[in-house]
Amino acid sequence: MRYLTAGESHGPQLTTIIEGLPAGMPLTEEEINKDLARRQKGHGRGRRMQIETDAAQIVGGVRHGYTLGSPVALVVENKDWSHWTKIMGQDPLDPEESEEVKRKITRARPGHADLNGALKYGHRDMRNVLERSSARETTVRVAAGAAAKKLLSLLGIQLACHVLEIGGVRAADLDYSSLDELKERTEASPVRCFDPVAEKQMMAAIDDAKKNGDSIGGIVEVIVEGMPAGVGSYVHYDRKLDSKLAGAMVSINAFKGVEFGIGFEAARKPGSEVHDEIAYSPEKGYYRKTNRLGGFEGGMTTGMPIVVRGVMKPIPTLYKPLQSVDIETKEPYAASIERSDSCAVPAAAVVAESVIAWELASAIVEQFSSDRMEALEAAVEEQRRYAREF
Ligand SMILES: Cc1cc2nc3c(=O)[nH]c(=O)nc-3n(C[C@H](O)[C@H](O)[C@H](O)COP(=O)(O)O)c2cc1C
Ligand SMILES: C=C(O[C@@H]1CC(C(=O)O)=C[C@@H](OP(=O)(O)O)[C@H]1O)C(=O)O
Repeated sequence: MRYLTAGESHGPQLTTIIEGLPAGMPLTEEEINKDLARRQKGHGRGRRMQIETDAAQIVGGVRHGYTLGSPVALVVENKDWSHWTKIMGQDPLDPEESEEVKRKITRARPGHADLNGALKYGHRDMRNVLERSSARETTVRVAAGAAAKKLLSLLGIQLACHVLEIGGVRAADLDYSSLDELKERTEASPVRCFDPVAEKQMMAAIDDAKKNGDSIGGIVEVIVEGMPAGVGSYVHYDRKLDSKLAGAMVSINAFKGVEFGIGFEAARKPGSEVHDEIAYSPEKGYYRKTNRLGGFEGGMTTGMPIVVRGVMKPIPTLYKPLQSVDIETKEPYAASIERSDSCAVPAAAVVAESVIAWELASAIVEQFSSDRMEALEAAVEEQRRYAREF
């Protein structure tokens, strides 16, 4: 499967075209919109989220509630566009326009794509960069991820995400009996955190950062249950599924690192405390006695839950601005800020869940018969039987 996205943060809309979903898969705007709403939430979000109520419109590839096998096209309107029609207009700029509309952004913001993007594409107005490099684009990545999640759920594969850490406050070790319970508890939390004590401390850390004109980052975790064993491959670098998940995670704006299972702790422990012993039972087939490696060996799924974490740096736009340089005057300046999120880790957890869902659904569609949803369901069930009896 593949998808492309288009659209600027303050342009009229965001668009995605998804190719490769099997025909006959049920898909509605309503289920996509649930995930779009989840992505908008979270303590620490800025004023833009009060303007937007993200809703996807399916404009191709679905008829009477089922995918057709043709590309699925989704659009999400930017409500904020109504305030930006001139600045973001597509017609050539009228020289008579006001100075405000003609004003170029020439001050590069540290931590953003502004300077590198301007340099790469030759833009003297860095709005041409920031409009597209903005994490507003993650809206349609979540829409594409919702379609992928639907496919996975029909195959008995479930995902959940949660916030593990914000601003150095770490949640207690996870303790849950089912992914549904984990989801219920984290959905109810303003920071998408399982641990009520840490939740309060995280919220206080966000408030403190905001008060001080600063921002904070954190760590999100995605857990996947029900993936059949043997998806992915060890035979070539670009077919390793764990590497695709890692790439997807770091492709999220502001994400800087990835861990699976015990992650970087593996560097500090002996092999006997890192590798997972293999066992067999007729009901479960092969399983691992522990899951320290987070569901992957040799670039393939082990059939154990996938546990993958992503690290988000603090939001780069600070009300207490960092020093930078104006590309016209080459003079130093300290930025003035209109609005920004102070922490978007809870929202980014939903983005992480979506991009991981996309990679897993793509791998499944690539590996098994996938023109028809029914055939795909049968193929995945057969893989489970085969692995159990192998
Ligand atoms: C959900 C989400 C919301 C974000 N909101 C903001 C924001 O309001 N202000 C900001 O400066 N950066 C925000 N970012 C981060 C920037 O988009 C990101 O740091 C920037 O595009 C540069 O990319 P890089 O950090 O991956 O190098 C957000 C990121 C995510 C995932
Ligand atoms: C719009 C979203 O996030 C935006 C991501 C973002 C950035 O620089 O990445 C900057 C802010 O944009 P604005 O300047 O319009 O307020 C955030 O609000 C969104 O998540 O939907």
